[in-house]
Amino acid sequence: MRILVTGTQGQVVCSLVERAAQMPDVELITVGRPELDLAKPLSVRRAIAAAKPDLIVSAAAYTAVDRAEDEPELAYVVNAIGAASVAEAAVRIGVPIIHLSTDYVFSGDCDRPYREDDDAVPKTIYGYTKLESEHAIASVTPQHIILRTSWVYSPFGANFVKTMLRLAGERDTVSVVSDQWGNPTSALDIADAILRIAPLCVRGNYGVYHLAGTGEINWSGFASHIFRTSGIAGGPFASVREISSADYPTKAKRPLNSRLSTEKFEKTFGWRAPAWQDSVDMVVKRLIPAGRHDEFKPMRHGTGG
Ligand SMILES: NC(=O)C1=CN([C@@H]2O[C@H](COP(=O)(O)OP(=O)(O)OC[C@H]3O[C@@H](n4cnc5c(N)ncnc54)[C@H](OP(=O)(O)O)[C@@H]3O)[C@@H](O)[C@H]2O)C=CC1
Ligand SMILES: Cc1cn([C@H]2C[C@H](O)[C@@H](COP(=O)(O)OP(=O)(O)O[C@H]3O[C@@H](C)C(=O)[C@@H](O)[C@H]3O)O2)c(=O)[nH]c1=O
Ligand SMILES: [Mg+2]
Repeated sequence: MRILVTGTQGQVVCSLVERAAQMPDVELITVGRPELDLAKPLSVRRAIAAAKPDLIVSAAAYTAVDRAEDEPELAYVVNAIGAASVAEAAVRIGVPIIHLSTDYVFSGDCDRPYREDDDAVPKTIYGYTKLESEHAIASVTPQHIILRTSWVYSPFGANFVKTMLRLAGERDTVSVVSDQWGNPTSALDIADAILRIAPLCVRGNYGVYHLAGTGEINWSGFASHIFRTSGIAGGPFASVREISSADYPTKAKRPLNSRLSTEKFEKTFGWRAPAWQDSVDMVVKRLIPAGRHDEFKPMRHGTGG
């Protein structure tokens, strides 16, 4: 099976490359800028037509949550119009699409984990543009699987785990919000799930699914776990000071409840992600090979332009 993934450096893309390398029957092609630029519909159509995949994984997106509040047009063009271009290109060659979306499509006002059919009312520009990406895909092709995931981290790209390990190398105490709850999800687990459902998706099962790490936590509990594992493995350690969202002002107001119910995915595909702690441990240990902490250098967070 030939799978085209949009983007080349993203967390999910790199995780798919790593996992697909273990699967002889999967040929994975990654295409990013400049050949495939979500802001340039013609480039998307050409790149996808040239690659002739059996399935498209739409993983590239504008993911800089705060910056999106300052450049909503660009976020919209890349996420919403870009997704429509990918879906149109998929229709032209007659193949299905697996599209990544986010917990931030929800307001966070609900007091239980969100289900797929709950009302999506985003509070941020990023969340709004991702919701629009879902609508764009669904209106262009019935052959779609939309995977909403959350709080993604991995050994690749920029993410919360890397940020925390860097901060632990710089200070004794890190202040982290404790009133936003969600499901940390390893991009490597997302890759495993996508590669598992790829053959099934070609045969149907279309629709929206939630896919996230098993178990819930808030950002400060997530940080504490990262520091504990790192400290035990000989990496940087810091104490966590729990603060509220009000004490950590950001341009984009994150949902207080980001938890996703993954029941539908588990029932349909017979797969559930590992406990979030186990997956975090795996990534933290990969990031701290003895004596090498250079992976934690400050990085541009998110993408988008
Ligand atoms: N990160 C997270 O916490 C979460 C992510 N998601 C969703 O999952 C998907 C994957 O996220 P993740 O892997 O973390 O993303 P990353 O931020 O790690 O990577 C984003 C990718 O998108 C590419 N990209 C950005 N703009 C364009 C453009 N105009 N044209 C082509 N490619 C572009 C980037 O390319 P380049 O390398 O060239 O910059 C990069 O490869 C996204 O759809 C995201 O919305 C959902 C929930 C949580
Ligand atoms: C760095 C830092 C962050 N925080 C807070 C800010 C925020 O509420 C939370 C997480 O910070 P981040 O900037 O990593 O989070 P954020 O960029 O909002 O992460 C989101 O990215 C997009 C792409 C998604 O789709 C979401 O699922 C989610 O993963 O932690 C602290 O409290 N202290 C800190 O030192
Ligand atoms: Mg961020």
